[in-house]
Amino acid sequence: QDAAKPKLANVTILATGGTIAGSGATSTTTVGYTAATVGVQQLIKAVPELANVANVSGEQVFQIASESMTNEHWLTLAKRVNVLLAQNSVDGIVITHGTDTLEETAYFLNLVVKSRKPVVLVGAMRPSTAMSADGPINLYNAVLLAADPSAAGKGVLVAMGDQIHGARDVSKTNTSTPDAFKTTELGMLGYIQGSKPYFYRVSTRKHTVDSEFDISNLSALPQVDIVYGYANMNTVALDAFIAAGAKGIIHAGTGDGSVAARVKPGLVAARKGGAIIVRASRVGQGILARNGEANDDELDFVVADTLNPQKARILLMLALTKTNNTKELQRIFYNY
Ligand SMILES: NC(=O)C[C@H](N)C(=O)O
Repeated sequence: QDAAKPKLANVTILATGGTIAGSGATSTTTVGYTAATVGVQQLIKAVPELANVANVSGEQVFQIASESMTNEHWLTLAKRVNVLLAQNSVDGIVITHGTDTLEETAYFLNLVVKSRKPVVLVGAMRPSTAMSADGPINLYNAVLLAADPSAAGKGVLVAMGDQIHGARDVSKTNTSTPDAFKTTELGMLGYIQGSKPYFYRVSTRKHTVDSEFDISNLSALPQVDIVYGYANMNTVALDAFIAAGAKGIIHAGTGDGSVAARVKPGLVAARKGGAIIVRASRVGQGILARNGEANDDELDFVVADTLNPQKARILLMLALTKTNNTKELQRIFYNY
């Protein structure tokens, strides 16, 4: 070893499956491939350049397509991340993940990781066998980001397509193109160029070491479900979720979280029955105004602020482990 060279950071790659670990029949197979077939050691072996930016070790945590991710997977993964980051020998973590629910896992970890050390999620839109597969360069970028001190204390990060995104605000915005990950209006945090991360902004919202949520003693999360708003909306899904024991409902309403006249009585009844109702929007951008499209004070509803429905579900599940008080829950939605 060259004594003049700075010591490389120790980065652990936790592999969970997804298209980054997928394989197809031919080099032009970019749909209809099988996700989660390639193991973590193979992923590492495919990118020998990783050795230039970090001392990398790998662990296979799961091997699934991310549409099959569950609350239990999240609890297992988060506990493993916290155990590893508490060790002096681990400087950062990269999680390889399917892209479908990558933004959800990233936001969950953003709320429950108890460390300032970098945690970076990464996926791929093309399977490992495809021409111009995006997995190897994305993995390389994620590892160099997790190894870089500038990535510390910024919350959980997502490295996709030479860009750095924050867990709270990033979304998958395209079904299949390699540039699917965007932080549309609030903006990505930075770029990775020439093997270096460049940060330009950070989120103002609480995360990681400033978060009040602790999953270390949890083996399950409260049931929270999402009902989707649309013209001619059917009330059956809401009733079924409540009957199945939902403790919270995210109403992914139209526009500014508006509630159809035919749906409102069901939401009011669900709230009276003890379930927490969070108004969110299916639109994807913008603030959901309290007492705007519904009288939230009177109905005792909570609003999701700018969180999309799938992220509002995560925050409500964690918030419900602490309180059922709607004022407290609203404070939480305005702080995370
Ligand atoms: N691009 C992908 O990773 C999609 C895949 N269905 C997954 O989320 O696991």
